Amino acid sequence: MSETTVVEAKNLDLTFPTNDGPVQALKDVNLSIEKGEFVSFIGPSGCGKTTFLRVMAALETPTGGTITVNGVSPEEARKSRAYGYVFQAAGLYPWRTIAGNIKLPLEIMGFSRSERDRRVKDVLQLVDLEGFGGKYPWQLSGGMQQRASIARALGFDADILLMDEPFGALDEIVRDHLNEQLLALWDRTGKTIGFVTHSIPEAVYLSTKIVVMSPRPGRITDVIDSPLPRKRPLEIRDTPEFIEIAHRVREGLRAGHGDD
Ligand SMILES: Nc1ncnc2c1ncn2[C@@H]1O[C@H](COP(=O)(O)OP(=O)(O)OP(=O)(O)O)[C@@H](O)[C@H]1O
Repeated sequence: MSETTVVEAKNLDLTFPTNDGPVQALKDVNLSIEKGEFVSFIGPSGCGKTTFLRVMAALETPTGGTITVNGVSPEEARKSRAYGYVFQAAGLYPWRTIAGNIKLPLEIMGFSRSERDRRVKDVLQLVDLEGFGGKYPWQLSGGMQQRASIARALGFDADILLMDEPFGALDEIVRDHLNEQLLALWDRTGKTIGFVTHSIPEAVYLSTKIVVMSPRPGRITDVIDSPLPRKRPLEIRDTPEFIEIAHRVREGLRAGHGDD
């Protein structure tokens, strides 16, 4: 493990006890994530993508193996506010304005009023929502709500951003635009991002590392370190390099299905 290693998972297992017997959500997962990487997790429904993200965020406890985040346990990393979490649905409180939603975790963490205001202004600018702080969630489009939810996760300036299919419910044009914006934000802030998706083009476009997973039990079938440059216009999706990586992801997904 080097000094720049953010996540180190070794032989990670997680089995949920259920009424129908144990469900093994993760099996022998080994993965390291370096600082500043953009890592996508892709795989069919139920392969353990969300579970892995939740383990990183100390929302689930593994039943075997080890995991460190910033060199400490996920619980300790959470206490030191190492990460922000963006969920599938924006999850904004409808009775609070956008600024009010972003401020909520900051209030809980005890930031002063002036510091909260400063941070809200900064993060709204980061996600291109200046001027929308006073609006209510229902006054914003789905894509804008998702950006507000990202702003909320950025509010306490965590080094790691965990995103669970944040754009899954949006149409393709909006999604393309948000993907571009997210890459620009990642480039500007140097954050480490863990991102769950079902979309091969989204994973290839965004990531420096693509983790391909297979279901029953959730295992990693391939880890692809992307050769694409950091700065990526959307048109990069038409290049042979892009198509080749997408092909490898597809092969990995297919291989994972082989032993069904
Ligand atoms: N709290 C839980 N109790 C019991 N089983 C669970 C629990 N959470 C997840 N599982 C099971 O663990 C497996 C992995 O679930 P997980 O949500 O991580 O998959 P996923 O790859 O994120 O799926 P999706 O793409 O549909 O969101 C599934 O079989 C799921 O039913």
